[in-house]
Amino acid sequence: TVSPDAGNPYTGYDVWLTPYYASEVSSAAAQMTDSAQKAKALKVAQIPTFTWFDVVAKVPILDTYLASAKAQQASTGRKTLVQIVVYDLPDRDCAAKASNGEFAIADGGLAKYKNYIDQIAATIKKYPDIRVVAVIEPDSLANMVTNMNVPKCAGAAAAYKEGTVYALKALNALGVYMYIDAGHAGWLGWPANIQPAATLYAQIYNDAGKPKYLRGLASNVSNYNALVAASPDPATQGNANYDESHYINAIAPMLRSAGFPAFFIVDQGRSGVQNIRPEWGHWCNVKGAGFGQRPTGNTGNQYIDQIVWIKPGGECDGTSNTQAVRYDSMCGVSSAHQNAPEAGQWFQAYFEMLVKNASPAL
Ligand SMILES: O=[N+]([O-])c1ccc(O[C@@H]2O[C@H](CO)[C@@H](O[C@@H]3O[C@H](CO)[C@@H](O[C@@H]4O[C@H](CO)[C@@H](O)[C@H](O)[C@H]4O)[C@H](O)[C@H]3O)[C@H](O)[C@H]2O)cc1
Ligand SMILES: [Mg+2]
Repeated sequence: TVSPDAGNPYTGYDVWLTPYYASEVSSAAAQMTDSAQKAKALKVAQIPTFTWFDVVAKVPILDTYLASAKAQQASTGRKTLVQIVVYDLPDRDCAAKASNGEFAIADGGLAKYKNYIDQIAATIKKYPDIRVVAVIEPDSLANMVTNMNVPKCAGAAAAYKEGTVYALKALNALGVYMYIDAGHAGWLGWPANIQPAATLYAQIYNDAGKPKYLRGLASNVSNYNALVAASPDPATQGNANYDESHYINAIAPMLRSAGFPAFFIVDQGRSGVQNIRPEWGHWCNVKGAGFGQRPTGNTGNQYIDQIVWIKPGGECDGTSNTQAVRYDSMCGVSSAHQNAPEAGQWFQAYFEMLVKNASPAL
């Protein structure tokens, strides 16, 4: 049976604009000399993105964000929601290096993760009248589908699942609308991966007790795929699910037959330009990318609640410094923009490229 879910969280809500990204963009625009590009850049400061809680030290800022959203809701009289990313599992990013996190399983990382979740929950609990939409743990379960041959991923499997279920239950109790990360068409959309993926996500849904507020899955987080591609990118050769809409339309029925009535949000923040990489597996600071279609509830797809910008364009995917501890060779491939700072840090040249290549144009 399909349990009644809580519905599309975006319907009837304004999306709160995080000042964190707006200030990054404003200072980026201040560095730009071309007046036309500068003007375009400033428009990005008005586009809502998700705030990533990638270290536990950032959690207190959530309190100020929810207070700000509460003030906005009071002054506008319009219901307002805040978008966050929960992203701090121990042994994080187990198949790569660029986004390795602060917690290690071997060093009490799972307990530290539960405390991180408890801190987020305690903060959200203080603002019962502000809606929160949370993307849960980019890349983690997707790695459980395709990378159990990677020792660090195999070793992290139990902690990833226990940590995820813990987060789902804690946040569901507060009415936080959640979308678990589901990789993208070029990851779990492949024929060999899509059914195992559906099986895993449905298992997690059941293990978490079919949470009412677990609305579904988030796709294309920090990737570059089109929602609807005009024609298949050559890199997608062999995969009928050559864009996010094909991937979602294919996996949604599989999830339902496994008892998970999942809906979706899709990251389009860096999807403005296609055919920019020789291999679909290239994910790090891909050159030629552009800001994609703007966030909207007008998705054109029955399974998609909202088109969103989850990865804030301009924040780096990973360092290109081969001497760095977190250097991942994928950030050195032909498609990867060089002179890249550490993951999450501001990458000015890349931001200016995204502005220039934006489609629709800014
Ligand atoms: O035609 N065939 O016969 C055939 C046979 C086998 C095939 O195998 C598939 O090939 C795919 C690549 O095409 C692989 O997908 C890549 O997997 C990587 C992780 O391993 C992902 O990387 C993550 O990306 C995140 C951002 O998205 C980063 O945040 C994160 O740090 C980073 O780790 C890439 O996106 C994703 O594109 C599949 O696993 C693999 O099963 C494919 C075809
Ligand atoms: Mg990443």
